[in-house]
Amino acid sequence: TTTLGFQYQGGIILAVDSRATGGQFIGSSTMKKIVEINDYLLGTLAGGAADCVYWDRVLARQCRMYELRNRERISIAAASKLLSNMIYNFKGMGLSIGMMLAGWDKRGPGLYYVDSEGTRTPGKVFSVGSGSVFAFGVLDSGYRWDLTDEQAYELGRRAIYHATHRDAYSGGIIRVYHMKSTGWVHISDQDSKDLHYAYHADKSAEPSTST
Ligand SMILES: C#CCCCC(=O)N[C@@H](Cc1ccccc1)C(=O)N[C@@H](CC(C)C)B(O)O
Repeated sequence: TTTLGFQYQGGIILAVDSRATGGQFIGSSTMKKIVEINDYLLGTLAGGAADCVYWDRVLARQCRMYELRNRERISIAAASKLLSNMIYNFKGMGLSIGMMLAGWDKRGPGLYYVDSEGTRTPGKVFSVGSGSVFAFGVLDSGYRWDLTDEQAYELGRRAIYHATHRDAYSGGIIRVYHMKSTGWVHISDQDSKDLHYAYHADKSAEPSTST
């Protein structure tokens, strides 16, 4: 898996791949690794598929219960603390979860990283998963606070693309979401194979016939 999230002048960008692996086998090429918790809260999944999907659903239920009890949406800080505290109870018992929570609340945009070791931290730029080393190479070299929306989408896409190219455990569809003050917007889903020519300047647009 390769997932990334970053804050910039236009809000927050999340970008992920869609590959799930079991050993050396590909179990899925269409995994949804950006989960829509509500209209103002998104999560990204990395690590154990069952662990991530299960605890995301528990978190989504807790967020909804909070809304019903308090008649307002939960803050990003509080949602990330709920998740962190829930999985901390299982520390050392084998959970494998590396999630980002991105949202917009009364304090404005919020981006948190939460993992099954017990880390919970706000930040401006994160990349999580086996391909994160490759994504950081592109992300850190291209990141600026004042990127335009289009430049931000392209940076997220390009960083995930290069990770899918180099990391065997990343691949499939590159999904990009944009979190704004009005909630999230799904920007694009693109097969990483379709982006190959666009990001390899030395290759022609046509599929190469040479061996
Ligand atoms: C398909 C299928 C079975 C999924 C098994 C399964 O959890 N695979 C994991 C890798 C892993 C992790 C810990 C133990 C073993 C295998 C996986 O693909 N994780 C990706 C993200 C999730 C949300 C899809 B990524 O982090 O690579």
